[in-house]
This record gives sequence, C-alpha cells and structure tokens, in this order.
Amino acid sequence: MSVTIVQVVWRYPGTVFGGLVVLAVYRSYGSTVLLVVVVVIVVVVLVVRLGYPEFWSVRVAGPRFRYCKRRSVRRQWRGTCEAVGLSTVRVSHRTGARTFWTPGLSQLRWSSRTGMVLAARVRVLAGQTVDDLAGCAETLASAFGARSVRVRATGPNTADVSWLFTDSLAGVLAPLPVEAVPNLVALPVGVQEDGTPWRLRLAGTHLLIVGVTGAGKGGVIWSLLRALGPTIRSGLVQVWAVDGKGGMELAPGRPLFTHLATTAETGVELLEEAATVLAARAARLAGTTRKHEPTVAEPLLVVLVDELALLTAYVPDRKLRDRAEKALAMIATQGRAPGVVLVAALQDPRKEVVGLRNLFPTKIALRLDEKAQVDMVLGDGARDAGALCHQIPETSPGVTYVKVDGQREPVRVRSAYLDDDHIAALAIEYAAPSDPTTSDTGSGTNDAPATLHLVEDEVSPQTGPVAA
Ligand SMILES: Nc1ncnc2c1ncn2[C@@H]1O[C@H](COP(=O)(O)OP(=O)(O)OP(=O)(O)O)[C@@H](O)[C@H]1O
Repeated sequence: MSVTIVQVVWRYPGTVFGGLVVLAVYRSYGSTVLLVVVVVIVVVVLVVRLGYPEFWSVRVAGPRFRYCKRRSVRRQWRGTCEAVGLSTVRVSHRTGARTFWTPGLSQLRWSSRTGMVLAARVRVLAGQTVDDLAGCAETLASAFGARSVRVRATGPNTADVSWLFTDSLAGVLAPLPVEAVPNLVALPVGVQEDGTPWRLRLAGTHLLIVGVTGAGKGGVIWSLLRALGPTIRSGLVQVWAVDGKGGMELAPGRPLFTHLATTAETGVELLEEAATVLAARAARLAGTTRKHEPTVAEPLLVVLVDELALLTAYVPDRKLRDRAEKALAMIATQGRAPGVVLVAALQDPRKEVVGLRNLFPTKIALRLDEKAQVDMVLGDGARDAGALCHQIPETSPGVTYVKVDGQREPVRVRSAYLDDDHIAALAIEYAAPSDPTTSDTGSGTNDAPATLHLVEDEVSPQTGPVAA
C-alpha cells in the first residue's frame, strides 16, 4: 500500500500537491473560503491567459510543456524502445528469468528553449548500430509528439538524439551580429534547426551552393560576406567576384570586392588571374608549409562565382568555356592549401553543368526541383539520411541542408537574410581597401581589367595572421 502511495506521489506530484492544498483550506476555513479561492484562481488564470498570451506562453505554458515532455520521454523511453524493437530480451540460463535490455538514455535536457529541442545521449545495445537507432527516428518522433527526430552519431555505439517540437527555421532570420575577429573556419551565417548557430568553414575548403531560382542562394552569399566583413576591410581577405548575371546580384556590394567581373569574358579572365596567383603562391610555399596563413601581404583569396553555369555550360564560345573550366579545375583541385577558395552558386546541379561538383568539400543544398538532385549535390545517401531539399516549400527561401564538416548526417539550417538596405550598409562599412593594381574605379559594375597583377607584388606590409 505504502509503495502505491509513493508511486502516485512520484507520478503525479502536481495533482497530489494541489489536492493537499484544497484539503487543507477546506479543513481550516470551510467550503465558502475554498470556493472563493478557487474562483479567484480561475479568474487570475483566465485574465493572464487571455490578456497576456506572450507572458502565458513564455512563463507558464512553455515551462509546463518542457517539464511534461522531458518527464514523458524519461518515463516512456523503455516502453517506446520495446515497441519499436530497440529493446532485447535476455533469458537467464540458470533461472529462466527474462530481462529487458534497453538502449541507455542519459543527459536528457532542453538544448534550445526557443527552438524547443529536447536532446539526449543514447548508447545502443551490443549488436546494434547507430543506424538502427536512426532507422526508428520517425517512430521515436511520433511516440513523443515531436515534429522530427535527428540522430547524430558521436561514436560507434553512441548518438546524440534530438526531438524537435517546433520548426525553429519557420521565420526569417535577421542579419547576425558581425564578430570583430572573424574565425575563418567557423563563420556565423545562419541558424541550425536545433537553434544553435550555423557556422561555415571558409579557409581550407571550397563551397558549392545549389538551389533553384529564388531558393535563397543570395542569402547564403551575403551572410557569408557579412561574416567576413572585418577581414575584407582589413585586407586579410580579398573577394574576387564574378556575377554571371551582369552584376544584377553582386553589384550592390561592389565596394566589398577587390574585383568584380560582370561578363563571361572578364569572368574567365578573373578566374585565370586567380589561378595565376594560386600557381605563384603554391610554387613559393612548396616545401615550406602546407597551410596558408592569411595576411594583408598574402590574403585569403575568395573567388566568388554567382551562377557558375554561365561560365561553364551556357557559354556559347567553346574556347571561352574550356578556359573557364581549366581555371576552375585548377582552383578547385589546388587552391585550398595556398589560400585560394572557390565559392560557387548554381541553379542546376546536373553533371553536365558542373563536372567539378565532387571537388567542393562543402556543399549547401537549398530548394531543389527533383529528389534525385539531392544526392547529386550532397553526395550519395544524403536524401535517405534526411536531406529533403525537394520538399522545402517555396515559401521558405534560405532553408538549406548542409553537410557540416565531420558530420555524417546533413543538417537543416536557414541562412540569415539581408535586404537591400543591409547590403548597402554592409558595403559601406566593410569596403575593401582600394587596390592600386586595378584600373577599376569602384563605381558600380566595372569589370576586372584584363590583366591583374599578382596580389603579393603590390601590397602593404604584413600584419599578423587571422584567427583561424
Ligand atoms: N535567408 C532568407 N530568408 C528569408 N528570405 C530569403 C532568404 N534568402 C532569400 N530570401 C527571399 O527569397 C528571394 C529570392 O532569394 P535569392 O535572390 O537569394 O534567390 P536565388 O536562389 O539567388 O535566386 P536566383 O538564382 O534566381 O538569383 C529574395 O528576394 C528574398 O525575398
């Protein structure tokens, strides 16, 4: 009997406490006072709930929801595992007793309050793999009323499991604060669906950004440029941009770019010049270091190409196309170590459009037309692992799946959005130092001159390396 009472108190502490209070008031003051107290409480609750909905949701409903969900996951974990086939039964040879073994659940906590993400560490049983756990993700989500469940391997038999109860990527994300000393291997450009920042590596990689027209490639590019702002202004990073659409996309940020090419011809010349810089750097660095440290004398060179296909697949002049492909291949295959990074945006991921796809270590896939394109961009198995780019609604530009370095599973993220005013302010605040090597006047969409000199020939004294 006493065990049953303890169990009831343990299971329903709020109800038991409330009942005891009601009983105490009734015994001490009688039924009239109890009625008055109940009416006052009901009125206060109704006034707060209807009159102050935000306060109610933040201070009352939210904490109650989090408390109940956490408790129900903890309590129903074993039963749910049994139901989805993650538990095993072992029978003792000696006594014949049956024991249920369930994957261990630990560190159960709310990792993001705004994003409503309940996270835990799960250790699978001997004979199981993290893939077995991931295979039950949908059932684990519906069992606890979550929108989705993400399973991320942290070891051969452990995984971080996250229950997502709301879509934290539903709203437009305002431009993020700019860090005074940007970290070139973790630039904040948006938010991940668990509410944590989405940070992009730039140094030592190449970035491919793919999405149909209107998918929000611009949001990713401008967020990246914003995060780079202080390094662009100080000259530690130079952005050489090619806008295949005649400057329509990138021209508003003209002061940020050391060079901006707006035609196929000048775009190809710019790529070739970047390849020349790369070759010179590589020859100089050969045998001394394998890692480029950006300095003002030798900055990280970001070759930004918006609509890559306009330089490759759609150029009618075959010679020009071959030159573009040759320069791109050189940058993509050899550019990372000497600090020449390619960031390319593209609408159509088909192989004939970009044969270089596999040379981009970081791939970002926004909304795509067909499900077959998901694996084309993010790699084999990405769609099965949860990258549903073809299901991103048109009403959610900027929502993206990305393979974060070191993670097997694609992560759903959303880039911040910069409107025209933000871009104009960005261009003024973080304008690149004027480059005496170019005849570019910096007014609008001037193309890069046909011949650019090597950056290291013409620059001011070296400053310290950037934080990386
Ligand atoms: N991160 C974002 N958050 C919210 N809205 C966005 C975001 N990025 C873009 N948008 C909206 O979507 C529209 C299209 O975005 P954008 O021009 O960046 O698409 P795109 O993929 O570059 O298309 P295209 O290839 O045709 O240039 C923008 O005008 C803007 O209204």
